[in-house]
Parts: sequence; structure tokens; C-alpha cells
Amino acid sequence: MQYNLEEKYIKKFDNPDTTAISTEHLDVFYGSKQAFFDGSLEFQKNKITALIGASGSGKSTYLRSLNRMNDSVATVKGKIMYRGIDINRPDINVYEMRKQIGMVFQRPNPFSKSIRENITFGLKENGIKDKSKLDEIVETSLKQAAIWDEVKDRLDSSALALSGGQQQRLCIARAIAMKPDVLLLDEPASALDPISTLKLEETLLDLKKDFSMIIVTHNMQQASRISDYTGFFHMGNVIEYDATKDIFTRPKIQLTEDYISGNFG
Ligand SMILES: Nc1ncnc2c1ncn2[C@@H]1O[C@H](COP(=O)(O)OP(=O)(O)OP(=O)(O)O)[C@@H](O)[C@H]1O
Repeated sequence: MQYNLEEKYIKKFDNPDTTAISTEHLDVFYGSKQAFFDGSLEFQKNKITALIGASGSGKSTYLRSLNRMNDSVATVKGKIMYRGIDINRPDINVYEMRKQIGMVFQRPNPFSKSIRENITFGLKENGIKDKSKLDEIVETSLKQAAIWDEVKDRLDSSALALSGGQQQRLCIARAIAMKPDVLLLDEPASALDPISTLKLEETLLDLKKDFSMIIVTHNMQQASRISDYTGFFHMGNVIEYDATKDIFTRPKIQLTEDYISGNFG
């Protein structure tokens, strides 16, 4: 079936105060090849937004552009608006910006250090030296990431001895210890078994009260279970962006309908 990629529905929001981060006409190029086209999306504060679509549709490309993780491999044109500032400008200090807009990757990537040091490393780099303050952040962030009970008696053991699911929750704890405002998650459950996946999903739902999250997922059940909003990507375009319940029950675009119902992809 031939689809018209110009046919799109992108939800807009009336209240600018509820927007955590947004993009305006974002284009991403790898060399001369354009991998993502003209993305203008607003992501809501304290909500989970899922990015779904077939492999190669540009989800990771778009997500990684949001905190400039693509800088070394891609050219990103257009605006990324965060707190009234275009963070895609060349004069932005990306290291400072990433304290506000953190990222969790597909494969858990704890440092080869103790569980405690995984959390404290970045904090110390940022000048927090006080031991009681560090202990407090270790405890709070591990609790927030729902892994405290499993690790509290072995904080000084190697993080590499944890299971994959525990490592991923530790990586979330490490990311949130920096107190970001927005958390970008690139298929964080793809390397996890179903039980660890459900645990991770519960963690993300709990974190919603403190953070705004954007998550790339291949798993449509996951998107419908945990997200408030969903963006459907196809061939480098966002075809439909709306409340998750609308995307999954009454999508406005035929292409979305066909993808959701498994007719392709
Ligand atoms: N570093 C890169 N250099 C060149 N091309 C790339 C690079 N990363 C991605 N691409 C290309 O950009 C397009 C979009 O890829 P991207 O990884 O964003 O898709 P995706 O929807 O996240 O896919 P998946 O679900 O498989 O992770 C693909 O054609 C891919 O081959």
C-alpha cells in the first residue's frame, strides 16, 4: 500500500508551561543522507512519551538528538527548545545541558566500580564531596529507581555482579542522582527478561512524579502500558503524535492504524 507521508497528525498543546522540551522543524542528516525529517513535537512535563515505529524509522536518531548525543556523527538542524533556550545552538555547553537532560541507554552500562561509586562518581565530578550528602543521594536515587532493597547490603560490591535488570535500574539511579529534569530512555528494556521489564516499567511509572520521560520502545504493549503520549515514526517522519489511548484505539492516520494492527513493520 502506498502511503502519503505528508499526511500527519501532530498534537499541539495550549499551555506552554506544561512543555518540558520541544523541537521545531528538526532535521537530522548522517553525511548527505537525511535520516529524520522536520520534527516539531512538544513533550509534556511529568509524563511518559513513547516513541514507536519499525526498525530504522528514526526513533533513536531523534531521541539522541534531544541532548546532542548525535553531535559527533550527525548534523542536526532546527530548534530544540528547553526552558526558553534553543539548546541546539553551537554555543551551548552540552555537558551542563546533559545534567538537565539525562540519558539511559539500551544496554545497561554500569561503570566497573562499586554500586555506590556508580552513583557518586558523577556527583563528585560536580563538586559534591560531603560524605553524608553523597550517602543521602545514593540512598534516595537507589530508592527512586526501585533497587535499594536489593542492593542496600552490598553497596560496596561491584556493580558488574548485578543482574541485567538490576544493572539497568542502577543506571537509572545513576542518571537521576544528577537530578535531571528530562530523562531520555533508548529501549531501556530491550536486554531484559519479562519480569525485569515489568519491574523497570513500574520504576518508570513511579518516576513520573519527579521527571519527564521520553522512551524509545519496540514493544507496543509497553508503550500502551506506561506512556501518556505516543509518537509513531515511519521512514524518518513522525506520522502521528497524540495521547497514547487515542493512538492505540482510534488513530487518525491510516498508516498508524496499519502499524498498530500489525499490517506491516
Ligand atoms: N551513526 C549512523 N550513521 C549513519 N547512519 C545511521 C547512523 N545511525 C543511524 N543511521 C541510519 O538512520 C536511520 C534511522 O536509524 P535509527 O537508529 O534512528 O532508527 P530506529 O527507529 O531507532 O531503529 P531501531 O528501532 O532499529 O533502533 C537508519 O537508516 C539507520 O541506518
